[in-house]
Amino acid sequence: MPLTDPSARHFSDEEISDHIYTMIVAGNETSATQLAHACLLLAMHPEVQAKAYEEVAGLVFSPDQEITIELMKDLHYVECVLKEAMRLMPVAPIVGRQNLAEIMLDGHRIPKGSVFLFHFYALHRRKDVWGATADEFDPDRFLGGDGGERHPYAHLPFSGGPRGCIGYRYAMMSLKTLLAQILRSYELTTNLRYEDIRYQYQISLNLAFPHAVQLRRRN
Ligand code: HEM
Repeated sequence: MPLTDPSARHFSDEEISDHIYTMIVAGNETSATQLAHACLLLAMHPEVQAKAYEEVAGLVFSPDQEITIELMKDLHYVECVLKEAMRLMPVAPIVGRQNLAEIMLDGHRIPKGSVFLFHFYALHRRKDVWGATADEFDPDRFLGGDGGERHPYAHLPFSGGPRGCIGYRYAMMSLKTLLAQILRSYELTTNLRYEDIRYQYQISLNLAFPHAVQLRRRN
């Protein structure tokens, strides 16, 4: 097909291969680990899992039913579960930036070219932002939408601004689909306790031990 925009050009094979590689690297381990974190948190909190299961069971009638975009929009509580899992256990807990020009920040002069690390894990647990229960797993806090009173940058699992995650809509859709399918077919249990969670930082936020979650098939 001819290109209509004169400034447009075809990608070279190398560029296409680089983009595919970026999508695979940026999109796979992140989504898989974030889903595993969400499953572990649900296994540790059976009352939350029961509420999420109720929503899924009420919407999805047969195991073979396709999960469509319309159906996904009704998975409100499952979405809250994912947002809360991303708040407490953000798979990308720290990102780096470098300022292109000198800036003043909180009365401090920051010279051009400084490197910043933004600590989303710490931001997501600030009690002045999330309240006294900031360390607890409570998806209900997202029931009112993305925060209401909260600052729009209080919840940054996908970072923000022009270099935030390019795949966040796709990631949310795939995680919702997978979590709904898991919940529909299995009950999740674990012997691990929430207060015993320990992390290992490997650029992404991993557990210091395996995600020991048992799956029991539902009838
Ligand atoms: C739960 C899943 C995911 C999480 C938590 C996540 C998180 C993030 C974060 C925090 C960044 C910003 C990094 C930075 O500021 O330095 C980022 C960037 C990026 N993500 Fe994701 N991501 C996820 C899934 C995906 C998926 C599914 C794709 C692609 C299909 C993707 C593609 C990208 C790309 C290409 C960038 C770089 C954007 C740029 O530099 O302009 N991510 N992601």
